[in-house]
Amino acid sequence: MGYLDPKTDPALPPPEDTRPSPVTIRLQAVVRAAKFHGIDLDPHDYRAEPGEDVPSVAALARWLEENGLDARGMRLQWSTLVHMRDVPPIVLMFSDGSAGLMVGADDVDGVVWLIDPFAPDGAPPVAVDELRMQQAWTGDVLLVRAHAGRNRGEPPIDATWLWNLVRGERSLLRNIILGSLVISVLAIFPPLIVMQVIDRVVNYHSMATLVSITGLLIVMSFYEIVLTYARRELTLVISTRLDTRISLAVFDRLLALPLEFFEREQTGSVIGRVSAIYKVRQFMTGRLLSTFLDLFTLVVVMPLLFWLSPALAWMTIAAAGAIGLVVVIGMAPMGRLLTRQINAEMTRSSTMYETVAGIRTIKTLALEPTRRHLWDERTAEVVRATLASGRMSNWISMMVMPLDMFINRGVILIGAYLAITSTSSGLEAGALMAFTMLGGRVAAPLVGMARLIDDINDVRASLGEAGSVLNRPTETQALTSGMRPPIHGALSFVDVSFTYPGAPSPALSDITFDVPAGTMLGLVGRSGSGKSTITRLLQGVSRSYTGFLRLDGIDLREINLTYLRRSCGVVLQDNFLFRGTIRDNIVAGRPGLTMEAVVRAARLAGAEEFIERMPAGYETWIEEGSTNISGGQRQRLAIARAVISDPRLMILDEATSALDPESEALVNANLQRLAHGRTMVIVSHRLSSLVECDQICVMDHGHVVDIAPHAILLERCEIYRTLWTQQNRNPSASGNPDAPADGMLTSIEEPEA
Ligand SMILES: Nc1ncnc2c1ncn2[C@@H]1O[C@H](COP(=O)(O)OP(=O)(O)OP(=O)(O)O)[C@@H](O)[C@H]1O
Repeated sequence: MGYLDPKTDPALPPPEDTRPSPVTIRLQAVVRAAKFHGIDLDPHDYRAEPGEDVPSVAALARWLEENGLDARGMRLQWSTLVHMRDVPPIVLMFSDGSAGLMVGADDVDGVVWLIDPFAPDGAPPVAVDELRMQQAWTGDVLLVRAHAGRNRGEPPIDATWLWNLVRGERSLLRNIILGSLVISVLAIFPPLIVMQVIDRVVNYHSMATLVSITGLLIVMSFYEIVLTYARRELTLVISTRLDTRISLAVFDRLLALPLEFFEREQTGSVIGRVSAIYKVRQFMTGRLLSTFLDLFTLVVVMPLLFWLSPALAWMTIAAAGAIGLVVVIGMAPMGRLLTRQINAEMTRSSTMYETVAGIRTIKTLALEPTRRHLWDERTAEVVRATLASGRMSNWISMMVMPLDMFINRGVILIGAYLAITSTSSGLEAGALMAFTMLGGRVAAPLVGMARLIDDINDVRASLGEAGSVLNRPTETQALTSGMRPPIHGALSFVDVSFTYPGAPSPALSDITFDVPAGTMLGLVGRSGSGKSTITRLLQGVSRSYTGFLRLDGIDLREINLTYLRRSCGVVLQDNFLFRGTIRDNIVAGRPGLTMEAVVRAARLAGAEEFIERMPAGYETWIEEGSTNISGGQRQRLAIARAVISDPRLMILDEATSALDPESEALVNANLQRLAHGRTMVIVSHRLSSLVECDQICVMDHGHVVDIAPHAILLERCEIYRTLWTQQNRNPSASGNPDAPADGMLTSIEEPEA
């Protein structure tokens, strides 16, 4: 095996423009390293950090971690690298922004073995010596490992998870703690100085002492101001960082939940429960951190209080202990009331979401009074629950207040009494003053701690709520692992049965049929016969079926879910268009698509003509709920969105059912063009849309009754013939059962010019 020539050898950075961009190579090297551990990544899924041109080692490590791998970026010397013999592939960062994949090292010969990230599997590695490596390598590496000893399930979002997040900010926290410690120490001096002023300056009229004390005070105040500023700044940084991490993790987890979950749960309740995590975030970056920092004051001030007057210090501690006791006793009932309050708020917010989402139906059916009544009831419950928990919290505060007052005011009176009556107490006016000033500093953190315990209940309840959504099984494993075979579109169902969770009877029973690649399959049957369920299985929405469902001979469950869904164009009866331009909606955020591709997709979907008639063309803004375009136009845009990535498999589930006959005819007219070179699965109630299909599968009660082309079914399938006759019963028809009814145009008509 020859040594590398950096000009021609592919394992070194790209010498020519014909190679992919350095960033693409770097991502591909990471993808290869992940693949070695059985994790399939798609470079398109990598999200660049803001302002990042070249993926950094840290960002890549985070991406790998998110996908269930252990990854660590570090800087190494050549001498270390060359000794790393039996290690999994290591990603080496090159100075041009690309990367290499090291698969071995030989310290005797002084070389490392690299492979080209784009080389086919089994391609031989090439040896690179130190001199050549130093020309390209930055010294940064990314070490990738499979998680040791645990499966790749995500950690649950709970207190430990949050704690680990905080621990990730160790160095910042250390600085904050150090700053707080110094501030706490500085804070004890003013009371001591006041003590000196009273005892020495005032009593002995010493001007010189006053001047030096003033100087000292000014210097210390300056340091305190600077340190407080720094601490606030660091706290701000840590808060925003944690905030960002929580937000990203929560959203990722939400997106990884299976579709089935969202179908079962109310949107409002899901959003309400997930939003509870933000209460936790607020707590962590607000009250928790500040109380934690106040603790330092406590640690520093307490010994000083004992030095000034042990008797008064014990009294202060006793009062503080009593505060703690009150709060602990109140914890359990308070927790129950808070859970009730959160539940009431969630139920109310789901009413709000449901009302806004269903406002058309509500207005059309004049259901406003019913909804208003429901809202009133839910609001009343929120009010009751909030009042109950607020009162309880108020009670606790009430019980705490006298103790707090005792610390702040009572102690000075007792101190004065001690100073007058007992000479052994040694308490002078200055010391008493200092004690009172410092005592106030003790009370604040103690009450803060008591409130903290109070908050912890709230936070625990919120965390539980968020966890009840976010800790459900996700599809992450299916989304990130699995095969990515080239797809041709041959489908095969063998004895596929499927029952929805909790349903009494199966939605599909022993389904067996084949769909050759590039052909059109129509699915017909009565409502509830299982047509949509078949399309759901094809998209990997439900994976708990029995039997075999194969795509090009590969079990569907073996295929990477993201890849499967990207390779599959789906158009439903009601498609959601996002707020944005027509072009944005057709591209739908997929990278690398050009305007030509958008126009081609629009043409294929029969949408080009109406888009061009619009004043702003492809830049026409689509409002929320796509209210400014017609249903037919929306469907054609949805089709364009589905075909833009040129999928080999397309699913149209009642895509034309809600359309008027003219729009339906337009869409159907393009079906043949659309179907060219792809497998189409078309669910339709209107049989006239399916006459051109290569096969039509007739379903009933989850069974396949028959599967054949239109003409044969018409002859031999009773259900099909009945459906056809029902739909084509028309006095003007000439008795020809093949003739479609008025308004039911066949799929071969061309669109209007
Ligand atoms: N998410 C679900 N949970 C439980 N049962 C479901 C779910 N979706 C569908 N079903 C049930 O599964 C069966 C098949 O439903 P499916 O939606 O596949 O029928 P379909 O033929 O597409 O009906 P339609 O033509 O009305 O859309 C029905 O009995 C239905 O009640």
